[in-house]
Amino acid sequence: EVTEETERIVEDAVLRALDSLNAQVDSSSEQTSEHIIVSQQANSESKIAQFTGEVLEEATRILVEEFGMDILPMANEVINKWKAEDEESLAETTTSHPETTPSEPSRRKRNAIIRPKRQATRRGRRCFTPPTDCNNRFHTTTRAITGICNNRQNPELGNSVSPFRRILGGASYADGLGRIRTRSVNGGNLPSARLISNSLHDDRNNQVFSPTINHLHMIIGQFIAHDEIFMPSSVARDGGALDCSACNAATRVSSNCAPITIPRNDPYFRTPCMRLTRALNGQENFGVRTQIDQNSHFLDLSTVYGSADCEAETVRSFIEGKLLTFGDLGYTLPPQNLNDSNCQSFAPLHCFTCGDFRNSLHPALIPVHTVFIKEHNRLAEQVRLARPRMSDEQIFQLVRKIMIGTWQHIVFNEYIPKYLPARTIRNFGLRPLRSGAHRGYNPSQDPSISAEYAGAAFRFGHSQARFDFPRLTEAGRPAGNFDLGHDIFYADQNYLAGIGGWEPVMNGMVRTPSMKSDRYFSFGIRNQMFEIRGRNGSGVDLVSVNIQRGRDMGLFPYIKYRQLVGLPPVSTFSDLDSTMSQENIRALRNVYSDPADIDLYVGIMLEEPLAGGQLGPTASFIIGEQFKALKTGDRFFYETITEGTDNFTQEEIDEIRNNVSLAKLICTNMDFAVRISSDIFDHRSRQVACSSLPQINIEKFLR
Ligand code: HEM
Ligand SMILES: [Ca+2]
Repeated sequence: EVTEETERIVEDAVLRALDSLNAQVDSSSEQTSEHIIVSQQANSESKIAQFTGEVLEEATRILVEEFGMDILPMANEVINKWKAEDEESLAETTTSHPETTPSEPSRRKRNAIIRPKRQATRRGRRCFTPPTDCNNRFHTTTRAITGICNNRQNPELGNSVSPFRRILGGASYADGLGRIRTRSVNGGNLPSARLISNSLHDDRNNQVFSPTINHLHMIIGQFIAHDEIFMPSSVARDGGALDCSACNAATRVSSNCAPITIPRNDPYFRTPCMRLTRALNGQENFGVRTQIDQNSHFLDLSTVYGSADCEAETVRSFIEGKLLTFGDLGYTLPPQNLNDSNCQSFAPLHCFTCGDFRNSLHPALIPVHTVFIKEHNRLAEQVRLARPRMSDEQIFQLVRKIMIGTWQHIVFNEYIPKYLPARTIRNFGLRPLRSGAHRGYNPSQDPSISAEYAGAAFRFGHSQARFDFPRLTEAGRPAGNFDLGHDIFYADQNYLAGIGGWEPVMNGMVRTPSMKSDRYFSFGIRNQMFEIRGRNGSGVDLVSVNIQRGRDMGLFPYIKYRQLVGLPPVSTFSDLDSTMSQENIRALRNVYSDPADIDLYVGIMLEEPLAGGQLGPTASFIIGEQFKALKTGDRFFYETITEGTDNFTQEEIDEIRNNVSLAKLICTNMDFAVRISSDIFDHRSRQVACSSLPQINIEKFLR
């Protein structure tokens, strides 16, 4: 039971939090001359989440200072009470009982910490479906764009703009709440993320390639990441971008700045600090800082269809179920985005509009986006011809469902087995069935993306990325490279009609190796993220960002996660030798003063790969566990048949399982590829005729 006294204490803390936030300095970059690329831009819904999150964060600090941590559960009871009263008064608005509605000032305090439900609009349109009856016809037949109601008992699990899950439950912050860890367990300072990157992760321009895995595997990994995760950056009070470049930005600009110290004599950067904006805090309770995922967490092609209803509208033509494209150059591209605030190339070389905002982060993403758009439109055309009376909406939803099934099959059947060891795949039940259907949908499985997967483990793919992206003609002859570091958020490479547009880029990724997934990262990744052409050092180091991001998110140090995989506890550096080479242990000793300080990302990238896989035990576990959650916690998973949901029929599942392959998907949608690799993620693969590969038959899906 919540006493009036507790309620008053909480109200008071919220009021003081509001005052203190209003008094804080916080200026957006619009006021500075520098243009900053923000790839992780918060949408309107996330900005609302940040406001309530920050009031709660500050109020938590106030409460804890005065009453200690033990007050928090009681304070959260107050929130629950207010939420319940809120819903009651909403239900009663028709009858209107003025005496039960809280007074105006009291309502202000409540509104400040209870996030308004799904009402954000952009350009006057609704962006997020408000909560409805999850058992209605729509949620029986159709996967919502946002992912809402996928879980009927807990409709917001895994939907867009919802929190990450934490594998170990808690978080690791300096004050137990939200302040970034800066101290070693020995009391000194933790090494700066850039210092770590320089001493452990520099490949010194000696790219070591994977003997078996091609660069396409890298880009499909990124496409998976962009489907599952979009962790927005904090914004300034006025909603604009924060400029967190200065070393003192955390005090002078915003407490949401966490710039990284650059060591003197840095091999590339000449400034004393590297900018980093903290991930947006969307905590919904008194307690620990909580990062949110702005995308639908599910594997549902958010990259193609978007994660908010208004975003989904921007990619559709609303004619015959098709998606928008740009075809002025004689080949297909996604529609142009005429005002992409991040785009560095100038008109007419516009960046593009796709389901995911980061589609033009570098030029090799567009070929993948385009293949999926073309396949959608190809299938939509077949449906239209077979069923001329179907509406735009009916065609769109049917094709979208098939496309998502296709994508999930590719991820589980082709992408995962290339780098996770067979044992991990078996332990987590990730292998697609050869026949029948998956009956294991589990509504108590939380499908949400874990903070550890988003902030560390699944970023392993940054190690696979080459600095050079070789282009190849259809015959496999070199057609020039592009350089990753010069092309971050530049779209020009996709406008080279003379050499066939994006097709030579796709061909290059199929036929050339990726870098090995190890502790070494290419020059572009380590020095030139978001660099403006001609201005050396104007970008950031993605490896440093990953390390600092882990601290920002409150991930525990590496050694804590080893217990998940049953590895022995670590108290000295030499205890690491069950999973790391002597050379890597020596390298760690040079930069960390204690093994208990090793950042999760660093530890993962220095583990020896498991037999039959590309990653060590800790990363394999975190990733395997995530894909299990995305499989068994997705009511619409393509292999699943579960009561009360219009899943694929057995025949339809068989059609996908027997006839879908990434190779066929790619070569069907390229003019170039008459022949294609039989093993699509192996650059040495035998080439086979595209026409010899099975093709999905749309007739099987027309009831
Ligand atoms: C050339 C290739 C790539 C580039 C330039 C790139 C760039 C980036 C950047 C700039 C971020 C934001 C970092 C932050 O602020 O915290 C990011 C996040 C991330 N990347 Fe990559 N990436 C690439 C490839 C990949 C690959 C291959 C994978 C996985 C196999 C991957 C997985 C992730 C994940 C999981 C995140 C976190 C997403 C989020 O916070 O929203 N990336 N990447
Ligand atoms: Ca998604």
